[in-house]
Amino acid sequence: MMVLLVIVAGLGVVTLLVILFAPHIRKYAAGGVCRSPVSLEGKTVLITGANTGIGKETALELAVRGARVIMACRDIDKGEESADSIRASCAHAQVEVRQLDLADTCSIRAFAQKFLAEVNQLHILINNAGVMMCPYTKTIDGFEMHIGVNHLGHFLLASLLIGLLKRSAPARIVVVSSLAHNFGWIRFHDLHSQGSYNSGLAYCQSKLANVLFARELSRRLKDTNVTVNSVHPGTVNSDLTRHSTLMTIFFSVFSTFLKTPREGAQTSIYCAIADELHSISGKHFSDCAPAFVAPQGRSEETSRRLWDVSCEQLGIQWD
Ligand SMILES: NC(=O)c1ccc[n+]([C@@H]2O[C@H](COP(=O)([O-])OP(=O)(O)OC[C@H]3O[C@@H](n4cnc5c(N)ncnc54)[C@H](O)[C@@H]3O)[C@@H](O)[C@H]2O)c1
Repeated sequence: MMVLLVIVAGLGVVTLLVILFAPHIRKYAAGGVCRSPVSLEGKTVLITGANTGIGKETALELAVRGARVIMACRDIDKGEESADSIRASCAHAQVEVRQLDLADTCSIRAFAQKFLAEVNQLHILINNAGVMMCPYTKTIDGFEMHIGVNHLGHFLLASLLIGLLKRSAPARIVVVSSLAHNFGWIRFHDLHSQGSYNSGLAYCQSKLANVLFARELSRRLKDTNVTVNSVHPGTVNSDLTRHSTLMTIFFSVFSTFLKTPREGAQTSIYCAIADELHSISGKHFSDCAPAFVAPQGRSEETSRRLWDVSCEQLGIQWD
């Protein structure tokens, strides 16, 4: 009985403290803000997974700054709905929606072919789309969904658009990774989790792959005036948790402590536009500042090996 009373009193005190300090907690949770005054008139931006969450807020902010924003979305109707809501918030927004399913290499190739035929400049590519903790599923090409969408799909997309980015230089690539990369490692012996599957670890592996890809690509893009950096957006209250009931409950209960999608978009925006980053490449950012990268995310050997394996899996050559 006594123990129960102590627990109830404890919970009461914690609740009271959260209520009292809510404004401060919110301010802390919000993290860094991109304060760059840069205008994007005349610039073209491509954002994957731009119809929801961080991607949508990134699209809105870059459109407000005058860019032509191409929203690459799996579901064209949902993409158009989001584009309409961006146009409603910003009358001068130049947003357009194109269909792209990163879980299907044919869709990626068709997207790139049309894009290259119709768009003659690309200044900012934001690899934002992602899936988290989904049940074991394969992409159309037989890749495990996390590594397939979060890494291999974006790898193929970037390989097809890199020529255009180079021709449009100065250009930037932003790869939306996660703090979760700290808990991942690349399972070269079982990249697609055929031996054993854990949805959390599969997500972490794919986010580590994002960090390694950004580093290796930046090394290969030396002297091209195309930079590439990876980003941890923060813990953001978005639909990303849709596949995990536990995470959805956790995110709802602790929503006060989480970033809004708008706050979560700040570091992507910062890396895409900040003047001071014009020659910074191969780095990792969080809260609009350089961030820690786990040792496994700094390994040159792993990044080169992942590059080769990715080319092999996709059946492409990218030197
Ligand atoms: N929310 C967080 O706390 C958090 C933390 C760290 C990193 N991230 C990363 O931020 C990015 C954006 O996530 P979010 O939080 O905005 O979640 P979200 O679910 O709102 O956005 C993910 C987007 O990716 C798209 N997508 C998924 N599969 C796709 C496919 N096969 N083809 C094309 N698009 C596809 C979805 O339609 C959606 O628009 C993700 O890469 C995620 O890993 C999020």
